[in-house]
Amino acid sequence: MIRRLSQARERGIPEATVARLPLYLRALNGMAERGLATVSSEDLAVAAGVNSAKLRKDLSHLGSYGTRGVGYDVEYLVYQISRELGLTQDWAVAIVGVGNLGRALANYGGFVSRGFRVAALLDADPEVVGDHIAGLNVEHIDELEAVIRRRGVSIVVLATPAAAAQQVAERVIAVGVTSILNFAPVVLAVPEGVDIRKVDLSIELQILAFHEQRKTDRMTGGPAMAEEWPEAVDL
Ligand SMILES: NC(=O)c1ccc[n+]([C@@H]2O[C@H](COP(=O)([O-])OP(=O)(O)OC[C@H]3O[C@@H](n4cnc5c(N)ncnc54)[C@H](O)[C@@H]3O)[C@@H](O)[C@H]2O)c1
Repeated sequence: MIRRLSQARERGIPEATVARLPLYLRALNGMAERGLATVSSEDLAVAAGVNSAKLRKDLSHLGSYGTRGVGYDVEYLVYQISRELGLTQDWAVAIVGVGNLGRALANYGGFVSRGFRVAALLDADPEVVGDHIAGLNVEHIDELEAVIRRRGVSIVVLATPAAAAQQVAERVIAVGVTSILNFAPVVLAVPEGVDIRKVDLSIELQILAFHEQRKTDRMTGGPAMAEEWPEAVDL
């Protein structure tokens, strides 16, 4: 059975809040590991890199307001956020495209502790099919639909070349998957109701390069100084 993610959306929690919940969760998990029982909104905001008014508003959507003078109960907040994100259940993930990136993702142990189980690896290359990676055999892409159904895959990670991504996406959507994490450098056309998250490290690097250039220009008095470039977009 394929299960749907995103309880948060169904409960009307803003998408921007949903995007920040994993930041709070990561900070809280670190605090729980250090044995912290409670945390103030200010300390949690600093640890998550968010402003504290925004954090309080975000957590109020979960019905969590903390206790005046005490703050939030770390363990309970971990539970509340995990439940909201659907992480209190186990999600089966399939990785399609088992090249450099797909292999690295398959070997990454951190997914399991966060509630994501890599349940299938699929590739089109007969040289790759049959490889044993992280306890799984790579299966042929022809088996895609059957594997998704059999293992109850809810999330598909696309790590194929760009040219193959749209076609793979259409196949997984046709079999009922509505959550795709796309690493391929292509914009996927998908029907309404399908959630696509895109990871593109080169875009992140380009944004850093932009800021780096502005810092350098500021030091040298170059052309990108904010005062001399009033119409500059503030990222
Ligand atoms: N988002 C990012 O930050 C980021 C970073 C690195 C790579 N990438 C992208 O991720 C993708 C994978 O990169 P890589 O370095 O692992 O490439 P790679 O060539 O090593 O691996 C791609 C794999 O996909 C398989 N494949 C090709 N067509 C397929 C299909 N129709 N069905 C299933 N498998 C198929 C190939 O056999 C190969 O094993 C590329 O699109 C690359 O541009 C993105």
